Amino acid sequence: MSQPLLRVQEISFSRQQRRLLDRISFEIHPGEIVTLIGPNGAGKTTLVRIVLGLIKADSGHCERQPGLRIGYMPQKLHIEPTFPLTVRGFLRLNGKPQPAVIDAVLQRVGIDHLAERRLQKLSGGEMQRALLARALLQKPQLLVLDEPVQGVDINGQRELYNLIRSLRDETRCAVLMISHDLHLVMAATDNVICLNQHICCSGHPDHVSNHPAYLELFGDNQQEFALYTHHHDHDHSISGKVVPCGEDHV
Ligand SMILES: Nc1ncnc2c1ncn2[C@@H]1O[C@H](COP(=O)(O)OP(=O)(O)OP(=O)(O)O)[C@@H](O)[C@H]1O
Repeated sequence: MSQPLLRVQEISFSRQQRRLLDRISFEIHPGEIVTLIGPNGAGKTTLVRIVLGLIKADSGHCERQPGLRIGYMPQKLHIEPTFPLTVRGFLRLNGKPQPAVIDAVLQRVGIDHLAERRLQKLSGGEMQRALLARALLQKPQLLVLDEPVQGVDINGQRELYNLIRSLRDETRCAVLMISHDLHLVMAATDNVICLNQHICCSGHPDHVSNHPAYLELFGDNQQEFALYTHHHDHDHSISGKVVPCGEDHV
């Protein structure tokens, strides 16, 4: 197997006497799509921020391949409603790329016709594509996407996941993304990491099952969706603490 682009080893992170991440380890290899799933507050964004080098883990290591180019698509971008910024202007903020480069990247994400549109006028899906375009300008070896389909309707979500996968196929960049959407993600990912402060389970989505512990985390309404198998030897209390199977969960 190729050398990993990113190797996360035994990372832990606490704030205000609360353990937000507990001994997290995983690797991402070139061309691999890895999806982080987990309930609200599970630590997904915190983990991504550590991977990006925006915050430092209390312990453990995050090794990036030297010179690794990362393109980051944040969960959302706050723009003042009256701030006069077009899509093109937004993409020029980062390193002033040539107009032809901007045109090519906008075309690739399917919003070249919106280059002169004000950012505030974009729909949810168009905004996500503008954010993706900005991430692609880095010519990333690793694309990090924090809930890339947020605010996008179901058809748009499918299209965006397809776009992400075809970008991966074309450029062989690796992708690390956070998602809440289980059924669409399952088709679009190579590896899933289920996080709830610690890694509850991880695996290839081919290993599909309706594991009771997984359903406990995500709810019965996900039962119809494709899930993956894992060996789960513990339960979670309401506060997210790990408890042995069968114990009182409060
Ligand atoms: N700097 C901080 N200080 C204290 N608590 C924090 C800090 N950063 C994050 N948290 C808490 O850590 C927990 C994990 O937050 P995080 O944003 O990583 O979760 P998440 O899995 O991305 O959640 P969501 O799915 O809701 O976006 C939350 O309870 C959050 O309030």
